[in-house]
Amino acid sequence: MKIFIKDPLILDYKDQEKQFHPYRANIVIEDDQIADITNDLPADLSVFDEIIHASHCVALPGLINAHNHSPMSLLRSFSDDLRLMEWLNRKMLPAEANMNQEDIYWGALLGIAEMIKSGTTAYADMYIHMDQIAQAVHDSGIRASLTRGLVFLDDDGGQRLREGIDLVKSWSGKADGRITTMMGPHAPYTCPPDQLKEVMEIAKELQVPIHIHLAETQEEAEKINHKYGKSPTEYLYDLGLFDGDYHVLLAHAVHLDDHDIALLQNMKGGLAHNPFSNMKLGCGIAPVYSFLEKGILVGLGTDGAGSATSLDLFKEMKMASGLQKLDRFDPAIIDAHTILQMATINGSTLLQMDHQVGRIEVGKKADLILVNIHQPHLVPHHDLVSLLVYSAFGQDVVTTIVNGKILMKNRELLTIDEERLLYEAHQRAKRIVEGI
Ligand SMILES: CSC[C@H]1O[C@@H](n2cnc3c(O)ncnc32)[C@H](O)[C@@H]1O
Ligand SMILES: [Zn+2]
Repeated sequence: MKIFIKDPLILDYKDQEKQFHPYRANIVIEDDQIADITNDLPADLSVFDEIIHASHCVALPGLINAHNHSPMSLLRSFSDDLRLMEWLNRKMLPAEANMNQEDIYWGALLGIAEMIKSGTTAYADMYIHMDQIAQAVHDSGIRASLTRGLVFLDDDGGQRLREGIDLVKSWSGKADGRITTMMGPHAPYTCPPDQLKEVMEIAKELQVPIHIHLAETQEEAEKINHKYGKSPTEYLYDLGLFDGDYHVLLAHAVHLDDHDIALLQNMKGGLAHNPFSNMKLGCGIAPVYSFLEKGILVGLGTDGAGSATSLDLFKEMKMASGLQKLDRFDPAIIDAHTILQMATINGSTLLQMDHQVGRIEVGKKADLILVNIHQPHLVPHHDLVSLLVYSAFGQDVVTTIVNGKILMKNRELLTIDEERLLYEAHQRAKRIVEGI
């Protein structure tokens, strides 16, 4: 497949300046890669399978959602305005117990469809029935890092662990290399030390990263402190998770003091900040500015739509920015470039995909999006990065390309039958929550 994207404004990230710079050029995609970025028009445009006229668009690297539970899209609007533990134990877990394998497939596809339609080209997923999610990733064309969530509070922990290992062994590198995997101990409060240590050893052996929730609520911090006499971060640190042997993806990281933050300084990997989920569950404000100040990598996630309500990373960029400014009473504490970097480049490093995606450069995989900026709410164009971070939403994305394949064109999904998907989602979601 050869694609010619004509005349977009391309956002290029300059590492020394830590800034994005726009320039106008054509993008040539061949197979799965960006083959050329040029101001020349090819002599013969008929060699292209697709020509996209994009002079009214910004081309930017596809956004990367660093933390999600995709089938929870079926639980959107089912249970709101509760504290995390009540929401999880009384509502989410019973609903998940009612989900069969087909529900998981359609729930994941629902989440993936929303992500593609709002400009996300790669994401991290932690859930159950992972074969079904992997199949949805395979079928839809999105890129993903998949994790079987591991909870060790009952006799089924061993079975879950085997499923986690099977996922890594059977799906890593599949779907033309779009699928990678991690091991996923769910959280400090669901994983006692011996089991967590075992998961870490397996991750080392299988050479995959670890994806885990950390310090999401004050309640979690108190629980871990009561049980082990330490903070959730110290708990993981003492087990050796941050000693540099493991690439770790920490979701949330809200309740960390300066001592906890210092413990993360030598870690490999970093954090997925999920601002709207944290706001909606009343968890608190993650000290994102302090992490960045200490050189700790921060990407952006949504969390599942059961808490985040939507999977639109443009929304999350606004929330991430607003939370830090509010927390410090300082509008200059974090700028739009840093926020966009979190949603693109940082996400690619967190998911260990930075050798492939995260920037629009010749030789990278063609994972990019086109945002239509010729609309009343996106005019004028004094500063394109400000415009994208503060004024644009997912609905402004017109084209989404992953691995050189067009997944959405003029807002129409090309790999997913949207009407069938909406029908399946309605029917299944209704049945799943009946009686809860
Ligand atoms: C065992 S698979 C993953 C597990 O995580 C649950 N979950 C969803 N959102 C959150 C959150 O914000 N904190 C902790 N756990 C969460 C989900 O319901 C699955 O059971
Ligand atoms: Zn989560």
